[in-house]
Amino acid sequence: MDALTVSHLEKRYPSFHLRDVSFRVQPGRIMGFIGRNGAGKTTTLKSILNLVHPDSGAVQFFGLDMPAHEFAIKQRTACIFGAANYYPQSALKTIAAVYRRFYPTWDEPLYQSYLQRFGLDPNKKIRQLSQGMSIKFALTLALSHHAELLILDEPTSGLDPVSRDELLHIFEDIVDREGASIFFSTHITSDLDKNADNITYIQNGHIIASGDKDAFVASYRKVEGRSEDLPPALKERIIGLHERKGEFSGLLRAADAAGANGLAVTPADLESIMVCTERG
Ligand SMILES: Nc1ncnc2c1ncn2[C@@H]1O[C@H](COP(=O)(O)OP(=O)(O)OP(=O)(O)O)[C@@H](O)[C@H]1O
Repeated sequence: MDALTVSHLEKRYPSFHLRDVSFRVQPGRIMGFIGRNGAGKTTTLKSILNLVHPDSGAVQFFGLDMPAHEFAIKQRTACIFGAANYYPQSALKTIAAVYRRFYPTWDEPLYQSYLQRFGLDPNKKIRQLSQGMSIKFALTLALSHHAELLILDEPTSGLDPVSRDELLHIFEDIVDREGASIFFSTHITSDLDKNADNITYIQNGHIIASGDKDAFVASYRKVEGRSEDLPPALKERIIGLHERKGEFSGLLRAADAAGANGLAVTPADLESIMVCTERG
């Protein structure tokens, strides 16, 4: 059974329309959610969680309909939208004492181990935390109740490279050890190159790809060379063509790469796919 199934979700704001959003997050998988600023990632995540009310569409967590089973779903799910900057005057231990009461599956030794791992002092107040530390505290809370699905909006932004790497290892550990699923948005595509199994790509409120990451990346090639060597028929097929000083670069669908004889054709990565796709 899918951890999350989203079908034909619609949400309309005066100047933005989330259109026919459908995708699924399979159990035990890490799904990355990518798209430009304003593409609709946060709106999608909030609509799924009923934090904003979608206009239409269906959302199921663990086979249970949302919002009919909202309470049961949220006990089995952990969400993070940015840093834990609520109640700035409260100590971390006070926030945790309130938070843990909502989750029968709260695991105090696990919570203590994450506090230690992230170097967080439970006696500190929220306002005394740096941006990165307050994200780590939000993660500590989210990771301590054995959630079956983690929904995280840009969890790695604001973390230093070492902490980011550590968090990605924690993600892998949770998925491998507990069979949980993780659905997280990010602009740091190299994080997804490292450990996402699946990818969902949203552009201007519409999902343009959702599925296996390796297959998605393998369906493109980077191509570059001298502009004079680029045959017109191939030029028409290049996605996100960039030309400067007689040289060009861009992206080709793998099926078109056979026609690129004499040009430098290399494997694509998520960043090059995103940049070239958005360039058009
Ligand atoms: N409450 C709201 N009322 C009106 N418009 C909104 C509201 N929330 C978001 N929007 C609009 O919806 C669009 C998508 O915003 P959203 O925050 O979902 O994008 P995003 O992909 O998460 O962007 P970013 O990567 O910058 O975080 C934007 O144009 C934004 O202005």
